[in-house]
Amino acid sequence: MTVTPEAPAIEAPTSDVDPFSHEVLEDPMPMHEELREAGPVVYLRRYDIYAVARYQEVHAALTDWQEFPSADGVGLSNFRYEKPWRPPSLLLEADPPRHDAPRRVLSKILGPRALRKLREDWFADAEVLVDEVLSNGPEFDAVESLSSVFPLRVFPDAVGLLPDGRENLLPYGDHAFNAFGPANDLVAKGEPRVAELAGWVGSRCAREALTDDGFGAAIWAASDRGEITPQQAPLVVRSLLTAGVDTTVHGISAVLYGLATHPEEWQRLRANPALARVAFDEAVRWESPVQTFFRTANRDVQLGGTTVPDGKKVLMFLAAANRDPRRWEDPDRFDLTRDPSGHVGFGMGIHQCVGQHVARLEAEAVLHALARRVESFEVAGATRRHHNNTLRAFDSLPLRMHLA
Ligand code: HEM
Ligand SMILES: C=Cc1ccc(C(=O)O)cc1
Repeated sequence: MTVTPEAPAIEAPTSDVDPFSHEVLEDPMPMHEELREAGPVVYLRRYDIYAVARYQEVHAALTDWQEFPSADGVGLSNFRYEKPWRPPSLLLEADPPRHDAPRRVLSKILGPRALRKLREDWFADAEVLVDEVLSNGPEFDAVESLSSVFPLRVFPDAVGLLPDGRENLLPYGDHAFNAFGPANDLVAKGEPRVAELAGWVGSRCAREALTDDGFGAAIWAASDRGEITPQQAPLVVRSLLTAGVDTTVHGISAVLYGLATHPEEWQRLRANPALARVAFDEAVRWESPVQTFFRTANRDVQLGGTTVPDGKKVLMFLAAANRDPRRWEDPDRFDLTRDPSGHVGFGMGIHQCVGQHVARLEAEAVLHALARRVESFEVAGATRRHHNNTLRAFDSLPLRMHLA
């Protein structure tokens, strides 16, 4: 291992923590604190990887794609030595120049301007859903009735999926996000259905399986224009189906949880519904529905004073960075008066979430519909976490609403 003489590598502190154990997945905060305080880079002996939990080093690894590329996989599995469980994503698991064209195509299709025509429909759909939910009484499970319903009502239609089989989307995404972690019980849980689910998702990416007016059709049209190839088009559609469902389900749960546990913030939002967008970004910072991603050192790379050897994985704790007191004032507080911009809950740099405007619009629609009807609300019983190697999520979030 060659170390540049002027920067003697600091031996990284070592930790035996298992970030993917059920104990940690239930409540990762103590581990985040431990890793932030241990140093800028911590060697995790259990997996022979290097962890970064402070904002500065997470931001550095996210934005330095040359030293920390994605093409060797953004999970624990190193594609240099291991076969990916599915053909690599042309965005998430690609670096420039291969990453460039698919990213340019999706940026245009999912950009704020392109979404303007969806805004009216999604706001109306959210009003209908919220009316339905509230008509059944003031108490309900927000996961079952709202956050796992609304995205599945609007997003598959926006992609242009045909009606049947949409119940496959959540379990497929759940497995994909588990698969970024180690081959533990969570991955094993998904194995029996992987072939069936991956087969179904793959079949939905074919041109003939898509309506002629959605994001999917727009991706195929980009291949007609030669912006991407026809061989790339289905994989770009697959990116939407993998990244676009579970994330927004858990993102909406996160913002509802933040507002339910901070009633004064709900009053602030009700008084100024335009705060819905800030509320969602603050929730993505505070809860970080996507907790982690990996990168792979492209050579012996200096990070936080430590040399990360060529080929080693770097685990970026986005959630820990989003609550790093070195970057955020009173980081554990869900606060709509804060400016959450700069959070790494959507990543940062060339891979920063290309679907973030879709996610924001979904959350905004739900929050606007609630703000008109609900004076206040609170958690109405025991919440239950949904464990996933990458996602921070609820299986149950019982809420009690007090109508305006
Ligand atoms: C709360 C909701 C969401 C969260 C927290 C989230 C989070 C993220 C993060 C952290 C990344 C960066 C990955 C990396 O740096 O390796 C990312 C990338 C990506 N996201 Fe999202 N996402 C969300 C919603 C969506 C939606 C709705 C879509 C599709 C419509 C989407 C599509 C993608 C794609 C395609 C990438 C890869 C971009 C690239 O590599 O250039 N995401 N997302
Ligand atoms: C943020 C998660 C994510 C998952 C999968 C993909 C993809 O399959 O391209 C992109 C982003």
